[in-house]
Amino acid sequence: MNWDATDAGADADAGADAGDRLVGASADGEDQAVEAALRPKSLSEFVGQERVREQLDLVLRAALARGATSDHVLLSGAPGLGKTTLAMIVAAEMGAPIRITSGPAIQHAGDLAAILSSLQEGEVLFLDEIHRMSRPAEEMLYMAMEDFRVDVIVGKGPGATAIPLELPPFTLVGATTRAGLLPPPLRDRFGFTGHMEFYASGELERVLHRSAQLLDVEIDAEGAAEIAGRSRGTPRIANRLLRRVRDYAQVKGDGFVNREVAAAALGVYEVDERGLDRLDRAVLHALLKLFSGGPVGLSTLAVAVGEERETVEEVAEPFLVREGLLARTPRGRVATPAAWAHLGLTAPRHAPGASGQEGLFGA
Ligand SMILES: Nc1ncnc2c1ncn2[C@@H]1O[C@H](COP(=O)(O)OP(=O)(O)OP(=O)(O)O)[C@@H](O)[C@H]1O
Repeated sequence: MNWDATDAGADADAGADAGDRLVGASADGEDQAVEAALRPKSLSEFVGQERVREQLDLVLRAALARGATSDHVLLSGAPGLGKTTLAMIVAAEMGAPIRITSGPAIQHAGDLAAILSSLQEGEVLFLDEIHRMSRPAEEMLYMAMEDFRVDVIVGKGPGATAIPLELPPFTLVGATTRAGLLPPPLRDRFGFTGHMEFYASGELERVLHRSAQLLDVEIDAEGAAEIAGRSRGTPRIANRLLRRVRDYAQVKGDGFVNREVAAAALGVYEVDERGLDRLDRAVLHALLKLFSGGPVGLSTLAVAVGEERETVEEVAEPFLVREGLLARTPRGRVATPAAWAHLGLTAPRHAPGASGQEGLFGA
């Protein structure tokens, strides 16, 4: 039985997110097209993440005052929380161009050397999913970050020679959903590390009002609150839900989004008041109704909902754990008291979720 404490914060990390999920945190094609238009362009426009914003502001302003390039910046946090947006803001605030690439795109050290050697002085290099870079490229990056220099290897075998290549000073902004996977020598070379948290509902409401204005959608405070509550703490999901609600408002109403319209629209898409979708609820339902709240093994639970084990573990569970609806215990998956309440069911007296049985949620 697999019950390791996977980082519940890294909700559906790369690859595991079922692409067609309205509440999936990874970007789909439509998101990518719209997101460029919705991205805040300056630190002052960027909503929430107060601590990261304030610290980054100091780092950038100090660099500007010294007339130097900024220290390298590492941003960690779940998908859709604004890491790419912040990287673009770093470049904008420094008045510098930005080059965007990602760890999986750099498989050979030569790929990285080509990018680094073509950077302009002061340019920001954004390296998304930096934890997925190949080892040789990673090692080349150490020297580039520290000394603005790389050794380009020419030839093969015993005759190979290293030709040192000077680089212009640049700022690396690395992004990762898994800071823990970064080797310490790489982590240590960043002058500033910002950890992005999930957003509070009030912050998502501000994101929604801002996006609604840019998308020309009329929305009131309660409409925004209704969408925010279902957005799983993630601006990307909030913006996506807003677009679906807008469609509904246009087709079924006069385009105006209030609480009723938002709730009805998201009801059609089976996203409930807490942001659970059909799959999340199916998992909870099986756990409660078929297994009296558990403990039950992951594979059994997956069979019960007709999904792959990985889908349940990586797509549905992280959010259920984060929401305190499901616990991974040494004996298997267990529903919490909140799970029974959320589905409007009463826990049998000896179920782990029944009152007085909370002590079962150990480990
Ligand atoms: N703080 C914020 N204020 C306003 N909008 C935001 C904020 N953070 C993110 N967004 C919006 O959410 C969307 C997703 O953000 P972004 O692409 O920066 O996330 P990410 O963390 O880089 O995701 P990934 O890890 O998948 O690359 C963008 O459209 C952006 O406009």
